[in-house]
Amino acid sequence: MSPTVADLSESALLDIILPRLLATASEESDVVLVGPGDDAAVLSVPDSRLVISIDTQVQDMDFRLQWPNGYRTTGFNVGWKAAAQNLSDINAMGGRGTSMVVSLTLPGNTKVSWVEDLADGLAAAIRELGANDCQVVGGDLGAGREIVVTAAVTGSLEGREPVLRTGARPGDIVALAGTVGRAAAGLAILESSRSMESLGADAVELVTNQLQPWPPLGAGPAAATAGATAMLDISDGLIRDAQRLAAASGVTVDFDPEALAKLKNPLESTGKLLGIDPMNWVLGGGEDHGLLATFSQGVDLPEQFVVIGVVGAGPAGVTIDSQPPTIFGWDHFAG
Ligand SMILES: Nc1ncnc2c1ncn2[C@@H]1O[C@H](COP(=O)(O)OP(=O)(O)O)[C@@H](O)[C@H]1O
Ligand SMILES: Cc1ncc(C[n+]2csc(CCOP(=O)(O)OP(=O)(O)O)c2C)c(N)n1
Ligand SMILES: [Mg+2]
Repeated sequence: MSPTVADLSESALLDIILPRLLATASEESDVVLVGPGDDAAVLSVPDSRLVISIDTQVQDMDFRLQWPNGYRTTGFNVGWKAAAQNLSDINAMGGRGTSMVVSLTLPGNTKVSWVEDLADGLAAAIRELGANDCQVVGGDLGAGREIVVTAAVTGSLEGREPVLRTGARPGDIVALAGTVGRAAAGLAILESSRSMESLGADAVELVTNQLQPWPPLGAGPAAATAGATAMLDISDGLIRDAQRLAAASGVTVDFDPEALAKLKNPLESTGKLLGIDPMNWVLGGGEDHGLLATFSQGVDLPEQFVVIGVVGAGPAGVTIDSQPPTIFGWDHFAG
């Protein structure tokens, strides 16, 4: 039998995880003054302002160890997603990640190899998503009845102003960086009876988008530099998150149906496979962690963004071709 975390002491488990997380460490960092190993980390903040955010994944709420289609979530998947969803919130402010702390709650029967994988996934996401200045500087370990992974991240604005949800103005264009609907399509596959082996390459990629989302890091700072008036990342679905931006700015966000249809096209075949209209995923699916941003008309749009709508004077809310939407998105408590 492969060892479980109950076979190890806390410090023995730490000795296994820490070197893997420290794969994110860089000798030249001017941010991390004291890294893992003491009671707390110490960071320098060259910009004088710190961006900070936190996100949690809970077993059976945010991932399943085994899905209805038979797929077993790896530690790598969960570690990757923890880093990605946290770095996305920094991206959405126009910042770049600088440090991360990670808290792991693990049942005693969790395999040590699964936790090693988790540490590897976390470090891989930080590196591969391009958060080159971000290091894991600490965390916490504890036992519990189910797996809970919480990461908190700090970021730097590198001298730029943060891009808030409040600044959209009538006449602005509405633009998207990254994808929408892909993680939700992947979730629908995982929750179906279609085994991974039965899927084509396109559908497998959608499952990967759910398990290991790819937020367009870099697009946030680029949007800030280009003068984005408002921005947020899409974690709970295009409509729901656009409603947040619209409410914060006191404007109407009106989506262009032709642009939405283009976003739906790559999801058509999986929609057919599962008997689901893929527009549900485009409008209501969260977890791709793309960016929704508004810009003044005539601005030089950063290359990662495509225009998908316009900002109107109000009332505050979201419309599609001036009509109210019928699909809303994810809410932890309302379902
Ligand atoms: N338990 C909490 N205590 C204080 N603030 C919270 C709590 N949960 C969420 N918030 C704040 O509410 C806002 C919306 O949260 P959330 O929907 O999780 O943001 P996001 O979708 O960007 O991750 C954020 O500014 C977040 O910091
Ligand atoms: C088992 C399972 N059920 C449902 C979902 C779908 N889901 C879980 S959380 C979420 C929304 C985004 O997560 P959240 O923690 O609210 O991110 P935040 O908005 O705080 O960035 C979605 C669509 C999932 N990933 N796994
Ligand atoms: Mg966010």
